[in-house]
Amino acid sequence: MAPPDPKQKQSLQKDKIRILLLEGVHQTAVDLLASRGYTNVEHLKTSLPEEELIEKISRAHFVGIRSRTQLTRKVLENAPKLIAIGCFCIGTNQVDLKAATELGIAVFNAPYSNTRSVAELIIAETIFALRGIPEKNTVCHRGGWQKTAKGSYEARGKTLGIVGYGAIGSQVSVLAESLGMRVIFFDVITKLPLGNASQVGSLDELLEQADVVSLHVPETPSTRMMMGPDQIARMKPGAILLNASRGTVVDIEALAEALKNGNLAGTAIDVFPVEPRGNEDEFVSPLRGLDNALLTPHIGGSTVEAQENIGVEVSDKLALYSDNGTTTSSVNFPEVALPGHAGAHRLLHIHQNIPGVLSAINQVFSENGINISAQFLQTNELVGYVVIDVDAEYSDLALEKLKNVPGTLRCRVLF
Ligand SMILES: NC(=O)C1=CN([C@@H]2O[C@H](COP(=O)(O)OP(=O)(O)OC[C@H]3O[C@@H](n4cnc5c(N)ncnc54)[C@H](O)[C@@H]3O)[C@@H](O)[C@H]2O)C=CC1
Ligand SMILES: O=C(O)C(=O)COP(=O)(O)O
Repeated sequence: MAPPDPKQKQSLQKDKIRILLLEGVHQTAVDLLASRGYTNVEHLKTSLPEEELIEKISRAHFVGIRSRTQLTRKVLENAPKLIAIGCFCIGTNQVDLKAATELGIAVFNAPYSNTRSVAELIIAETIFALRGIPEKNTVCHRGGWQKTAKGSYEARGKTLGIVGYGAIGSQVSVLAESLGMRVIFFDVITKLPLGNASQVGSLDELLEQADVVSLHVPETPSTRMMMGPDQIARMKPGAILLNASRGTVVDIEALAEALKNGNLAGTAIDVFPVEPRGNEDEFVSPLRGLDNALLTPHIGGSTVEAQENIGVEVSDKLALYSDNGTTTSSVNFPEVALPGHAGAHRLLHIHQNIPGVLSAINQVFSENGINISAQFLQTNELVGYVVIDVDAEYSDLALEKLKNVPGTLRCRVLF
C-alpha cells in the first residue's frame, strides 16, 4: 500500500480530531483530552480483531493502545490520517516502530508510571513462590490441608537473579535487598548496581547461582526465547522462575515440563506468548492446571495508581504533540521541545532523512519571500522533523509548497 498522501490537509478543528482509545485505557486519559478540547474520543474496553481495527483506525488521527493491540505495518498503512500512537504502557514491541517512523507517525509511551507496581508484584511472588503458596492455596480450595515446612523457605539469605536491570529490575533489586536477599543481575549494558547488588558477566552465570530468577527485559530479537530448554535446565534444582516481562521471552512448553518433572519448584508468570484479547475470551496455556504455577492475567502494571498516572502522562503527550508539535520522549521520532507559537502559524514537516530535503524546504521560503520567525530541526536515522513558525498570512501558501517537497511524509499546520 502507498504511503500517506502528504497533499491531504491535516490541520483540523479539535472537535474534528478523532481519537480511538482501546483496551480500557483509564478514564483519566479521556478527562485530560477533554480538558484540552479533544472531545471526539471513542473509548473501547478491549483490543480489536485486525479487520475491525483497520476499519476504525482508517478514520483516526490518534490511537491509544496498551500491550495487546498489534499495530503492524499492514494496520498502519491503512491509517492515512494517523498523526500519533499513544502506548498507555511501557512496552512498544506491539507497534511496528519502523513502519510507524517511515509513515511519519510519532509513537509515545509511559516509560515509568507502572514500574513500581510490577516491582511490588515480583516481591510478593518471590515470597509466595518460596513458600509454595500457589500449591498450598489450591490444595485448601480442594478441601486439603498441606501443613508442612517441607519445600518452604524464607526469602532472607536467598539469591535473586534479575535479568534486565532497567527501571523495573533495579527497583526489584532495592526491595529484595530490604528483605535480606542477595541480588545479582545480568544486563547487556554495564549498569551501576544499587545497594549491594552485583552484575554478573553472563546469563548462564546468573542461572547457576540464583534461587529465584526474575525477568525484566523488553521484547526484542535478543530476548525472544532467551529462557529456552537449555537455560531452564541450567537453573539450580528447585529454583523459581518469575516472568512479568513479555511472554515471548520464555519457552512456555519447556517451563511446563520443568515444573512437572520437579526440576523447578515453582513459577509466577504474568505474561504469555498468546494472551486473550479481553476478559471475555478464554485463556489457554500449557501452565493451566499446574499447582506450582502462579498465573496472573498480565496485571503487573494494572494498579489504580499506575493506570491513573499513565492515562494522564500519555494523553498529555498526545495533546501536546497535537497542539504545538512537541515530541519530547517520543520513542521513534526526533525529540523537539517547542515553545508556544502565539500569533504565528506553525508548520510541521516530517520527511525521510535523505539528502536535499532541508535545502528544498528552505527554498520554499526564500523563493516565495516568506519570513521565518522560528525554525526547529531534529533528525534521526529514518526521519527529519522540521518545525517552522511563519506569519499567519503565509501559512496556506507554505503548506501547499511544502507538501510537494520530495521525501515529504506528513505535513500539517497548527494555528
Ligand atoms: N507485566 C506487566 O504488566 C509489565 C511488563 N513490562 C515489561 O517489562 C519490560 C522492562 O521494563 P523496564 O524495566 O521499564 O524497561 P527498561 O528499558 O528500563 O529495562 C530493560 C533492561 O533490559 C536490558 N536488556 C535488554 N536486552 C537484554 C538482553 N538481551 N539481556 C539482558 N538484558 C537486556 C536493558 O539494557 C535494560 O537495562 C518492558 O519492556 C515490558 O515489556 C513493563 C511494565 C508492565
Ligand atoms: O507497560 C507494559 O509494557 C505492560 O506490559 C503493561 O501492559 P498493559 O497496559 O497492562 O496491557
